[in-house]
Amino acid sequence: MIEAAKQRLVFALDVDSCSAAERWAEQLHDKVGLFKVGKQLFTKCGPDIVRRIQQRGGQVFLDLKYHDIPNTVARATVEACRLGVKMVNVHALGGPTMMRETAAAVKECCAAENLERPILLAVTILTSSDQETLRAVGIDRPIEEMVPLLAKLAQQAGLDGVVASPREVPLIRRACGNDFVIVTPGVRPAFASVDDQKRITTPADAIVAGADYLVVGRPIAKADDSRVAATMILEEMARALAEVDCG
Ligand SMILES: O=C(O)c1cc(=O)[nH]c(=O)n1[C@@H]1O[C@H](COP(=O)(O)O)[C@@H](O)[C@H]1O
Repeated sequence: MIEAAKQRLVFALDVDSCSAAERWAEQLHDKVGLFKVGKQLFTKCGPDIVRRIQQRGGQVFLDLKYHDIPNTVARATVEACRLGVKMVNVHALGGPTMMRETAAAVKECCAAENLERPILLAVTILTSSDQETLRAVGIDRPIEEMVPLLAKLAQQAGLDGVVASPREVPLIRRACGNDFVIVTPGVRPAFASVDDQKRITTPADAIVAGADYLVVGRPIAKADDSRVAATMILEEMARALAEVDCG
């Protein structure tokens, strides 16, 4: 079960240099299935960092959360495919047309250029947002309604899955079924601080709820011993996977 847990664990490379990212990729290569390259690292190092991680045998989740007009997002996502990333995301709030055009462009480009199609995800409502955050931007509907609504739109547009809080996994499963990929940040083991996350659960609860992948950054990066922290998270996930298997 540890190997199955490893395949589902994504480490957030939220660092400010290529050398730091490469050190993490080295240190955690046997503990995580994917390395997430986000806005900070990508802005600092550019696409080269994706290639460097891949050269070390690491799979990459390119987390740039594209949110723009349909043509721009579709073209940017096609470039992500050409980098050979395993996962890439857009914001569901960009709307159905944006998501549909992006899914179609990805499919067409990957077929024409014989590329492996990445898992195309839509971010629903950020895990750092609560109801008050939504109200401040004029959204009055409950988060518990917004998340499955956005997930369903993403599915209808041809995307493979969503990024959401582990708290909303059961709602998404009900709306979109078991084959839809659910990636959950906002994961906090008992030993870690909450930081700026608002809608969190433990790794075990995320697995039991039915999450496919767990994204974890600071609970590993800021731990006194990061390899020990990663091992503890993997063991917790493995126990939960065994529980789900038995149930
Ligand atoms: O798309 C994401 O990965 C993402 C979506 C979301 O709703 N919340 C969220 O925290 N993330 C990312 O997941 C990572 C979580 O990091 P930690 O809070 O340090 O575990 C960060 O890199 C965020 O950018």
